[in-house]
Amino acid sequence: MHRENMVNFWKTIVETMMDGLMVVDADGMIVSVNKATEALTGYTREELIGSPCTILNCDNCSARCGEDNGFSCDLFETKKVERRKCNMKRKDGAIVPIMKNASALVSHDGRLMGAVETLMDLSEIVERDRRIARLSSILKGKDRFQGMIGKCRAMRDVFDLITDAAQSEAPIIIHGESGTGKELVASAIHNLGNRKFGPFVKVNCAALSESLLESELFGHVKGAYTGADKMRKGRFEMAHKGDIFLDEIGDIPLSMQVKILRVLQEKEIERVGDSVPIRIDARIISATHRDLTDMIAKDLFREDLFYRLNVIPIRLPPLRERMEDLPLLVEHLIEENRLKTGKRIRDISGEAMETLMHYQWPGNIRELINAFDYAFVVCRTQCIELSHLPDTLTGVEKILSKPSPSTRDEVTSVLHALSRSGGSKSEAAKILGISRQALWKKMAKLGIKNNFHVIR
Ligand SMILES: Nc1ncnc2c1ncn2[C@@H]1O[C@H](COP(=O)(O)OP(=O)(O)OP(=O)(O)O)[C@@H](O)[C@H]1O
Repeated sequence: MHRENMVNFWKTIVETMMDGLMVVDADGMIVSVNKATEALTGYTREELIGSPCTILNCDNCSARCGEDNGFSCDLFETKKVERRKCNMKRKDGAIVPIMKNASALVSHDGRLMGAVETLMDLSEIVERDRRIARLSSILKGKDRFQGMIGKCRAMRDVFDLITDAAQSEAPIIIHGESGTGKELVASAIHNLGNRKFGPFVKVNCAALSESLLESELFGHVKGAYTGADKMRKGRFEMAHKGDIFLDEIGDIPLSMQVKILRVLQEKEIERVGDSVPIRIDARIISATHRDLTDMIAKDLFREDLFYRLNVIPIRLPPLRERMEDLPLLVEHLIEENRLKTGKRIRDISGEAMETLMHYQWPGNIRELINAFDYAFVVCRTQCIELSHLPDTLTGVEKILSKPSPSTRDEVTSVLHALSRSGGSKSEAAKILGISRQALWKKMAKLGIKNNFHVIR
């Protein structure tokens, strides 16, 4: 075929393609686009050519044009980007989900000349996925969503917000008291989002000391400190292409807050003991039971970090604010425990149900789950009665076989703290004003098991 004809055929093919096609030079400047790119971005060819590729504001794209640092883009390091999903901002401000494939263009003598990218519009697919998620939650029953039970207005709003937030790359923060289901929400966001095939890495920020938290999050190099006998990747690196869930973010010390702020701003980390920046591609989902605005007022939490994390806030209501869901949760817990234990318990008495409805549930759903675990241990009939509920709910004392009064007081106070904390040992230890280790020792001494049934 004649060479000139070939060139013309290629031009026709490029202009007929449904996907956007864009060529950039080694500085990230757009040098050529096809018709579909104009339709997809809302910019004309003249507006695009000569502009930096960052004009498209792709949220999952690491291309940057720094005034002083020049242009940088991970594509030029990896030479290839495959099936990268991101949200692009059109000229009219509308956000369009797209999928990018790109290859670096390298000359025969190895010089980097630029890159060619295809941009595929995913709007229809994303909309269809959302519809499927909504329909499947309707089919499974309006009162269940990704392992969460609830049919009150507030919970249905939360389920809708989770569905929409999951599609975004922006940081998400889940606010809610202990035991309200923050971790369940975080994993639902991961499972419904574009990063579901990537890792879901969880870090409990409250459980680690400052220095451990730093090396846990950022990793360390060999010899970074005594005992660091080999290099270790941090959780941010492990979450590459996935989501990182920073639980109890309100409990991190101020010095660590600065470091996390830097990750959000720069999308880079440095391993402890090293100064080589490592690019991070992980969406941040955080959660806290603390009132961060109050902590900001007390100079305990950085305001700039708060605004970076609080882009999509999700507030989980405490159980006492959604008591209309309690019968549904009770029904579910009876069914679940019946299958788990093989006991023939099928019902709960009116009196016991009344007690549950009047209780304040400081430990929320976790405390409710614990109450039913307890009831299933002590109940020997087919119906859970008031006497089968834990003391903290009924205000009745029924504990050890002939314990001394002081032991009995100790057991009561430990059980009370555990019940208030919904089973969380660190919270219970705080309530009692003792360390977590001291609480474990006390529980062992008094015969209180991890799930706080008395075993004497
Ligand atoms: N809506 C719900 N329906 C059914 N089970 C739930 C619901 N919400 C939470 N749970 C259950 O309650 C327990 C506590 O949930 P989860 O650990 O997600 O709470 P949390 O808010 O992260 O608690 P904490 O702040 O103490 O870590 C889990 O066993 C979870 O499966």
